[in-house]
Amino acid sequence: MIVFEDVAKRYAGGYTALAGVSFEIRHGELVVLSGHSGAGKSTLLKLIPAIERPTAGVVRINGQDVSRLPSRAIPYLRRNLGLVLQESRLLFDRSVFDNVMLPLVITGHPPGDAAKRVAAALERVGLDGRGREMPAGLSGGEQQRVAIARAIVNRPSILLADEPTAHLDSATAAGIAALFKSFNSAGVTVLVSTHDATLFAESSPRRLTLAKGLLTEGA
Ligand SMILES: Nc1ncnc2c1ncn2[C@@H]1O[C@H](COP(=O)(O)OP(=O)(O)OP(=O)(O)O)[C@@H](O)[C@H]1O
Repeated sequence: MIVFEDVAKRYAGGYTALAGVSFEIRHGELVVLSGHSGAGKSTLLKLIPAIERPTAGVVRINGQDVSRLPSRAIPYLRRNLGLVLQESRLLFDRSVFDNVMLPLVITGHPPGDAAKRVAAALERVGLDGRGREMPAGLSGGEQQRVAIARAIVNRPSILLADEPTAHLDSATAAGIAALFKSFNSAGVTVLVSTHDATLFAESSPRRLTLAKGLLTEGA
């Protein structure tokens, strides 16, 4: 469950990216976050894993107030969240397998089970057998699939994605959207931002729409 209560975010320098934003996303929902460039979508998503902190209001994730979470507790919060960004942010000097393994190394997962999880995650995103390849040899869509495998390898209950199809052609983007839908069907709560109104359109998901930092639809 994701709860925002009257959340505001003002950046240093005084720019108000979010103002008085309140909504609830229940366990197992798929929600699309819409809004023009600069509307505050990335800021809203960054408040969930405590990459950014709100200036006012409360952000609650699975019952825990993360707005004022001490820094030492943040890794535990993030274990339960999968995060996919606009650019895949892969490590280009490591194999596909090692990129997906990274979160499990960080959390000290036993190596044998970790390898199995990586293989399962790659299969889940349609990249089985591609673990030994290097990211530079993959297409943009495939690189984004690696980033998605990396985000789900810890089996998070919540998957967050910030414009995950921004640099992809429409057919590839539709494939990525289908992947998010399949995770949602498997019980994962999914919050994905996009300014592409056609993405997910046929499944008419709940939409949260931001305009200049205000929630104008979907609360
Ligand atoms: N670290 C920061 N410091 C200062 N201002 C920021 C910072 N991050 C974002 N902003 C400003 O906050 C506003 C909202 O930005 P945000 O990235 O959340 O919007 P967005 O809807 O995700 O846009 P886009 O689709 O272009 O990524 C913008 O005006 C942006 O310039």
